[in-house]
Amino acid sequence: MASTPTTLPLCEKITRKNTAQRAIDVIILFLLLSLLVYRFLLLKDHGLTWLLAFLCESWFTFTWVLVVSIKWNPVEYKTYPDNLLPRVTEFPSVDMFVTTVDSMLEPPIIIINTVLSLLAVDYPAHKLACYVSDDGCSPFTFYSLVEASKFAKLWVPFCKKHNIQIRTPFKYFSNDSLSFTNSSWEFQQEWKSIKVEYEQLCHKIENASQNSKPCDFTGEFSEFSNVERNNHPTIIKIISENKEGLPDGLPHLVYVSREKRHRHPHHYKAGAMNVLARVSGLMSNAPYMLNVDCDMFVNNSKVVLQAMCLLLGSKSEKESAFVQFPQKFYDGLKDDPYGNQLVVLFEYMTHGMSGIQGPLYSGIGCFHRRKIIYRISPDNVESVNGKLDEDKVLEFGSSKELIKSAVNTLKGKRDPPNHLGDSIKEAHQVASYDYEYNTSWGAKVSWRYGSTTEDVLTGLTIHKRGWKSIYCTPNPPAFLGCAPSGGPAAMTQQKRWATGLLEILLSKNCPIFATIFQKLRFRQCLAYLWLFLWGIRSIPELCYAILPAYCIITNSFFLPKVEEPAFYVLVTLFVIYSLYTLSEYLRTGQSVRAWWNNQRMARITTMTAWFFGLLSVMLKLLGISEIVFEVTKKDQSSDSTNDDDAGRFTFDESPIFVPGTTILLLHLIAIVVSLWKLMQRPTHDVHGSGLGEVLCSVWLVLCFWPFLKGLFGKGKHGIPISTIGKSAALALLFMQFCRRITMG
Ligand SMILES: O=c1ccn([C@@H]2O[C@H](COP(=O)(O)OP(=O)(O)O[C@H]3O[C@H](CO)[C@@H](O)[C@H](O)[C@H]3O)[C@@H](O)[C@H]2O)c(=O)[nH]1
Ligand SMILES: [Mn+2]
Repeated sequence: MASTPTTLPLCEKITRKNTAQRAIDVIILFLLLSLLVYRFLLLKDHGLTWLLAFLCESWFTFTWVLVVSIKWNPVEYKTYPDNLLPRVTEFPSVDMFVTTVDSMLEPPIIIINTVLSLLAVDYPAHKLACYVSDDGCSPFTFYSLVEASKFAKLWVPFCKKHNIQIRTPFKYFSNDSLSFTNSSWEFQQEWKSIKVEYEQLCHKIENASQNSKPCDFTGEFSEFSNVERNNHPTIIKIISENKEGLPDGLPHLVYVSREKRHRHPHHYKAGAMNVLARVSGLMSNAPYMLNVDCDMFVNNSKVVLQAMCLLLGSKSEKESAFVQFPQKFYDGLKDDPYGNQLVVLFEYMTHGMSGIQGPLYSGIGCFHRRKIIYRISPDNVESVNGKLDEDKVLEFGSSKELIKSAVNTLKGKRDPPNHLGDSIKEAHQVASYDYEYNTSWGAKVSWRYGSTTEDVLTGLTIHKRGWKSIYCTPNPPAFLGCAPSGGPAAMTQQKRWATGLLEILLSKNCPIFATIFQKLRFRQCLAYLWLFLWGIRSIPELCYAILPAYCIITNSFFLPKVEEPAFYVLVTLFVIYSLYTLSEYLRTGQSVRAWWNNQRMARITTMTAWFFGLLSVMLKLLGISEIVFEVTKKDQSSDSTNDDDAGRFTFDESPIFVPGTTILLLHLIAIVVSLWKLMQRPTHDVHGSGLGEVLCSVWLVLCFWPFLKGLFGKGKHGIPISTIGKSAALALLFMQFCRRITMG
């Protein structure tokens, strides 16, 4: 797969063997279908509950078909970065983007650790530029970056000289297992002095954050006086520049806070990414772009080389529009209590997609080709030479310099070397709030607007033009970030995802159109559908979860009786599915507990967060409310992992916890009713609810166990009384409804 026959291979595509998994997938599908046939044949003899169960199970079967298709032929890539090293003179440049928005939710100490890890990657420094977008326009963030860049002058050479693996200082210095037994005296001295420097840096940042302002607003800071978060001019600061082009110097570091004005849409992260694309287009215009969230640090110092193996080493550019690394997390809570570490999802689903058209773009840890982000299609990569028509160029807005750089990008030409400062005036222009008016930014070019999951949308627009993408999973993992560590934050994140994904499904970017009219492959479309339907899935799940309680309370049934063979189809299905998912957790090195936590969180998330995602899209469609991007809080402290209560579910006043609490109350009532019935009439009633319904109720109570504990918990571990009140009211209303039905 080398680009020329004389060079060594850079990467290799390996098809994973998955015969056993396919077999089980098909067995599960077969069981689901037989259940549907059984339901269908008896549809006439039963009432509404039977029909509802049939519809829900049809939906579950449909979802399973999507899953089987996604996982059918998984593919992996192996990379050989060492084979790339002899070609060092050909290495292309890379612009690296970091986004931040709120110095409270995203503390500067986290941001600078990410930036330091990027500055220290193993790659010629003069080919790298790091741009930090600060949507919070915070002088603290800027101050911290300035201080960090001073520290970088010590840190980066230290890492490279001693080939340090972890290039994020907080992580490196928190490593207790570090021993000096085999290290030289010189190294030990250096280590100590760098550690002291890092501690001083932390102190400075800490002190600054305790003052109401980090500095006197003079000198470099004068532009920050009188700024309001959402109303301020553009601020662009070149914090450090590798003017001499030294390969072992430091990469450029640029701070960008785009202009914001009240009542002008700024499109959240996608807007920030587009400003970064333009500003970097003027300053360094690298053909490749890497982007990370402010909490996602580099954990594998060879990450750029890894990506280049795939970008330069794939058969043709068409195969590798972008290279996506998995989202992995550091200091994650033990056994994944919130089910948001996504290990199994990335391992099986994303490797599956790799065998179709490639992984989705998941917002971070992704290397893009700039020309593809600028909307070139695989068919006119060659023909673009020479005839770049006016229209295309006008799409980029009024900046002549930017158009020139975009033309160079599209033609694959290198820009003449430039001092960053030369383009600073133009950079201010392209970062202004009105630059995008009447251009294609966000609509046809670059990161797309209109969804809170701008990442998946942007990736889809690339796949639908016929490009493929590559998933890269090096060891050690390339990037590590923070997973939300609390009920409210985890739910908000899931809600945002469900909202954004559904927004795409219901827009003109729907993948079904893309398959019919464009070049999205059919099975890739199914993969996108699986994801985009998250919000809608909440409806059949909620419905199916209410059915057992309803049947028990009204003494009816929706599941086959123990005497019927169909009962055993259900039991087998349940057992096989549980063992199958369990094996996925064990194979990815996780515990049984983690499996259980994820099973239970899957139910909770679907019925609460995803349901709210669906509601917010509905409200948007009805024009009642706008969707906002709610930023996830990032914590760095690893102390929480030692805390006994760390994994215990936390709650807040948010209405998002109402449906979960209601479901729990309903099933508690249902269990009490069943016990009562058992005492009243121990004899078997063929028309009433049976064992199946009771088992379902018990199962749901187990799934909502964190909520049950929440009913009695205190403080953040307790469900607020107002939420319990609302849920109890809903549950009573439901009981009333059931009584009406039974009384006819
Ligand atoms: O107005 C905004 C809002 C957000 N951000 C940045 O966007 C990033 C993503 O926000 P975060 O709250 O960390 O999102 P996650 O919960 O991590 O969500 C994931 O899903 C998002 C889409 O919903 C993607 O954008 C993210 O990259 C991906 O990590 C962060 O760096 C923010 O600083 C901005 O720059 N400007
Ligand atoms: Mn994030």
